[in-house]
Amino acid sequence: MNIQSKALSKKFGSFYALHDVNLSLEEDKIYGLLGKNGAGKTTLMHLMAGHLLPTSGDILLNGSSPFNNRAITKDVCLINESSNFKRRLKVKDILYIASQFYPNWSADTAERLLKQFNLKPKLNTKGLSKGMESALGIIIGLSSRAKVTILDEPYIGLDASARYTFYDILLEEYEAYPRTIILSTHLIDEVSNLFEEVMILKEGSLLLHEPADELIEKSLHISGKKEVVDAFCEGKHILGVKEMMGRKTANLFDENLSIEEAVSMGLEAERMTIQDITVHLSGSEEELSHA
Ligand SMILES: Nc1ncnc2c1ncn2[C@@H]1O[C@H](COP(=O)(O)OP(=O)(O)OP(=O)(O)O)[C@@H](O)[C@H]1O
Repeated sequence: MNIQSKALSKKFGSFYALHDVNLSLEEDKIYGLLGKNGAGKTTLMHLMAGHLLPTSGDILLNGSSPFNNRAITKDVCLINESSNFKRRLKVKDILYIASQFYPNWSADTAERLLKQFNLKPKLNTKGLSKGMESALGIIIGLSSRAKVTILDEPYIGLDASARYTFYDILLEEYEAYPRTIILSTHLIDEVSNLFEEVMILKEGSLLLHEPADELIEKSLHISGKKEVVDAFCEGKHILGVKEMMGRKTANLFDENLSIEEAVSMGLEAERMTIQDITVHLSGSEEELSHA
């Protein structure tokens, strides 16, 4: 299922949570949706899932608006950190309800994941810990096999080992049953190797949308003698610099930045991580001067 937004804006009162976002997502890819707190990620995900109406512009899934549109929303599963399952229901009841909602539901996957996350089907959801609640959300998200699966920081409360289990299963499930996956996270380093494309929001606007490998290729972290770094940086897009005792480091983001060229000038050079790129691109000028 493809997703397109055209001049998409969402206002809460007079405040633009999203402003004029134009996006085009192909089906069956894993997208990372990144940005600082309050950048608009959750708002965009709720619009994609048809939980909110745009203030202006359009959000279209396979050409149709998802709002109040069961023909589309049956194929969209949004799991967020506050998926509140704490009602008088057992884990197995919640899974039964989800299985009725999603036509591609896989009972086998749900059963396997319950074991992997060590979640007992008879547990009452009222008593779930934060991590168990996240595990239940992840189980629903992946077992739904929804054509569009949207995961908004679904790991809150999960320990590191359970998070890595989640990433492994996500990839396994995606390879076996491709779907469009949109994952929002602040733990970018942990998961960025899964992203095929990256979207970064800043203050409600789309800063960039690029294939992950091309994004990394545009970045360069260099260090060396101050004069050499300065000469290399001349005319380039600098994301941040640091200086100490005659040595300087700089983060650059531009087209055609070659590691070899920097090394041939006597500099140390490496690509930046997607996490570093996101932090530097979405920071304010003031924050960057300290980066
Ligand atoms: N229902 C609402 N009413 C008023 N303001 C809202 C509402 N929902 C979101 N906002 C505001 O819109 C902006 C974007 O919020 P959103 O939750 O989309 O950001 P986010 O990128 O998901 O942030 P985080 O990483 O902290 O989850 C924030 O300033 C938030 O306070």
